[in-house]
Amino acid sequence: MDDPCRLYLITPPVLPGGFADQLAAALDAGDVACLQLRLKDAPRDAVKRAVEALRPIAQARDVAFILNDDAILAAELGCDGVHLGQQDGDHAGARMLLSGKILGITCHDSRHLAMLAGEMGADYVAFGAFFPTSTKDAKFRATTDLLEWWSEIAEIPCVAIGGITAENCAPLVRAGADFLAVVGAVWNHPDGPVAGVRAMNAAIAAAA
Ligand SMILES: Cc1ncc(COP(=O)(O)OP(=O)(O)O)c(N)n1
Ligand SMILES: Cc1ncsc1CCOP(=O)(O)O
Ligand SMILES: [Mg+2]
Repeated sequence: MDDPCRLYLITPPVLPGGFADQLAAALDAGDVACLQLRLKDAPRDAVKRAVEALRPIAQARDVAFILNDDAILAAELGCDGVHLGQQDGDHAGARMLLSGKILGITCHDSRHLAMLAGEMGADYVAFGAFFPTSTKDAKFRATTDLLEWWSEIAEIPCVAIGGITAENCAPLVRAGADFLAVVGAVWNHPDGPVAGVRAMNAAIAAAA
């Protein structure tokens, strides 16, 4: 049997006060495979402080701590890996710097980019956006045939991202997504992040 699909949680773009406690409660609410720190407009110092505060919370719970965009900082600060987009620098250099750590690469809706990422040694490829999202101005739209194709031809795990919620995720799980990456479905859940993690895990289990 294939490994079950798992939740990949990404932080909100700006961390609210008391975020560390909210994060701990969210990670204790159900299965979370990875936490990605994604602070798009924060200066390097602020990202560094956030890594120092949040990395131990994730790692103490066996949740892989992934930094967005910055392979050098990820290596310097003991993160478990980095997520890089197509404009986020030298993927091959990051692969060497973070040997033995997790390297994830954004592949949008592109089979070609996914093949390149796989050949380069990525630990996962990310496809999206699957649904409309207000978290990012997403320029690409992916569809489930991409997940089916990738699961058929590749051993490397794939992540689905973009507008994913407990209500719409079932087709992605059934198409072979190994991880569902979410921001809003957890942090903007009407009943709070604990309810968001529970709802996502219940939906993943029901779809499998
Ligand atoms: C798991 C995951 N998938 C895709 C992205 C998007 O990365 P990128 O294209 O570099 O865009 P930004 O997140 O940097 O705005 C991601 N962060 N995580
Ligand atoms: C970072 C990113 N990359 C493509 S869509 C997206 C945003 C995901 O956030 P949400 O789960 O709130 O749609
Ligand atoms: Mg990026």
